Amino acid sequence: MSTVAVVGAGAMGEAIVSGMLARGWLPDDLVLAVRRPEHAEALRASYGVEVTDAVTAAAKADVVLVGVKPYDVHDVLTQIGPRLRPGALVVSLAVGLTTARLESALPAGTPVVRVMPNTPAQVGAGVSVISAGSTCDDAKLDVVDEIMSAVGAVVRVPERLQDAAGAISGSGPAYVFLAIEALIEAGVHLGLPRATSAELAVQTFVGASRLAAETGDHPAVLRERVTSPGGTTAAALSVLEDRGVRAAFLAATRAARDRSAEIGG
Ligand SMILES: NC(=O)C1=CN([C@@H]2O[C@H](COP(=O)(O)OP(=O)(O)OC[C@H]3O[C@@H](n4cnc5c(N)ncnc54)[C@H](OP(=O)(O)O)[C@@H]3O)[C@@H](O)[C@H]2O)C=CC1
Ligand SMILES: O=C(O)[C@@H]1CCC=N1
Repeated sequence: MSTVAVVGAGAMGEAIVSGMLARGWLPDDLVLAVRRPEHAEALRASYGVEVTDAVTAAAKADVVLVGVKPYDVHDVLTQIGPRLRPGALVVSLAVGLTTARLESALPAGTPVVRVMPNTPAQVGAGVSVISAGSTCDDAKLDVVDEIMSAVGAVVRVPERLQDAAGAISGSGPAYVFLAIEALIEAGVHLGLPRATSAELAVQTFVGASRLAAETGDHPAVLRERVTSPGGTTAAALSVLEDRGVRAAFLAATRAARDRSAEIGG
C-alpha cells in the first residue's frame, strides 16, 4: 500500500483521513501536515497518525494530497517540490486550480491529479471528481481512484468539467445542509419539538436520497409518487415553485462554477 501524505488536514483533508482509516487504511500508511501546533496535537490524539510539517510529510510519501486553501497551494507546492520522492504523485483537492497551473509550480514531469471531493467522505459517502494532468498516466489515476474510493464514489471527468462538477458535488453538501436546517426550523415554527423536527428532517433527507440512489428512478417520478392530487405536498410544492427554488439552484450553481474558474485564474 502507498504511503499517503495529507498536507493540509483541515475540513476536507481530515474528512478523507478519517474515511480512509475507517475503511482499513492504517495510521502508519498516513502522514499529515497542518500549520498550527494545537491542530497537529488534536489530529495525533484523534487518529494516532504522524503529524509534521509539509516538506517532511511530502518527502515520506508516494502520494501527496494537498488539502490547503487554493491561495496557499502555490507556496506549498514550491516548498515540497524539490523534496518529492522520484515518481511521487501530487493530488490537489483545491477548487479551481487547473492541473496546468499545479504542474507549473512543481518539478517538470511531476504527475498531478485534480480532485474535487466532498465532505460526506467523512462517513464513506463522498463523491470525488477526478481528472489527470498532462503527465499522469492511467496507473497513477487508478491510485487516486483507489484512495478516493475508500471514502465514497469516484467519477472521472475531462478537466474542463471540473468547475461545473465542483458546483454540484463539491459545494453540494452545503446546499443540502442549508435545506435540512431550514426544514428543522420550519418544523419548530409548526410546533414540533426541535429534537423531533431534527430527527424527521435528517431522516427524510437520508431516506429520500437512498430511495433515489437505490431505485435509480428519476427524481420527478419519485416526487410525483409523493404528490397526491390536491393534497398537502402539492400545496407545499406550489409555494416552493412560486418562490423560484429551481431558478435559485440554477443561479447558485452558476455562481459557484464561475467562482471556481475565477479562483483558477
Ligand atoms: N471543505 C470542503 O467542503 C471542500 C474543500 N475543497 C478544497 O479543499 C481545500 C481545503 O479546504 P478546507 O479543508 O475547507 O480548508 P481548511 O482551512 O479547513 O483546511 C486547510 C488546512 O491546511 C492547513 N495548512 C495551511 N497551510 C499549510 C501549510 N503550509 N502546511 C501544512 N498545512 C497547512 C491548515 O492547517 P491549520 O488548521 O493548522 O491552520 C488547515 O488544516 C481547499 O483547497 C478547497 O478548495 C474541495 C472540496 C470540498
Ligand atoms: O467553498 C469552497 O470553496 C470549497 C470548494 C468546494 C466546497 N468547498
